[in-house]
Amino acid sequence: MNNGLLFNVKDIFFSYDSAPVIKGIRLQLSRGKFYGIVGPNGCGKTTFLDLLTGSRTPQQGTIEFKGERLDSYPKKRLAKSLALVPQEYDTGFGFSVEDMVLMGRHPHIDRFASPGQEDWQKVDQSLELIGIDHLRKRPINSLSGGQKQRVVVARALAQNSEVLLFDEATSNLDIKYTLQIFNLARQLVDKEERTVIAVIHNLNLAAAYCDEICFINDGKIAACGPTASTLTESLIGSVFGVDSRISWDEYSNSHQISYRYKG
Ligand SMILES: Nc1ncnc2c1ncn2[C@@H]1O[C@H](COP(=O)(O)OP(=O)(O)OP(=O)(O)O)[C@@H](O)[C@H]1O
Repeated sequence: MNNGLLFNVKDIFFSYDSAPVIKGIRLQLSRGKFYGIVGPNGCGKTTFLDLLTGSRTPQQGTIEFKGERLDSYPKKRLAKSLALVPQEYDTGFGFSVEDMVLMGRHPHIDRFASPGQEDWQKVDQSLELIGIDHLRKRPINSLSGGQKQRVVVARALAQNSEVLLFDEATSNLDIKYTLQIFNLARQLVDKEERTVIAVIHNLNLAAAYCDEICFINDGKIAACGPTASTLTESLIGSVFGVDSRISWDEYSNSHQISYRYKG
């Protein structure tokens, strides 16, 4: 089929109303890579992830997933393949943590059937991996913002999909749990050849963890490619409007950026 090609995004345009938000994106994303999607507030990152998951459909252009058009892909098959950690999540009313994580198994459970042993195993594994097993019986609405976000990440892990899409999945987490999630994602890519596509505001995290970085600016791809060659001071300046210096950092074993506000 496609030597590792997962998403083939062909000249897509999308608008919510009359003003276009996605203005002609052409992009190919391959299996077994960690992609960072970066760009200024309101440039279209969440909209782009929604288009990749098929929850929105471009008005022009097409997206293919593994060689088939996304808009004709059977929804259940798609849900087995793609797990999203959204930027905003409805934690529902009266659900416990384990109910919420079990929702990640829904694509794998037949209609009218009950969850089986494998489903509960995946729930247990995900709770343990994220380190929230002790919270499993707690009502989700009684948790802190960061705890809720970790539950939503655990739900995505329980889905056991080949692609994980993170929309600022660590925005409420302290530095330890942020690194935990990024390390976990990196391991899924390295050991299981899964694919991670993550919207990330912190460019230093993107520099430390991503194989490739795609800059979106005003609904278009400003640049996309291997992290080391794509992340440049001039691109950061033109896309974000700040001054920066990039240097090699031995401690994190990655390029890291310092910034200056340009008033
Ligand atoms: N449901 C909606 N209806 C109308 N306009 C929308 C809707 N959702 C987003 N927009 C607009 O589309 C544009 C892109 O929004 P989007 O959420 O994709 O940006 P983003 O890059 O993810 O931003 P951020 O970094 O702030 O999360 C913005 O101008 C936003 O106001």
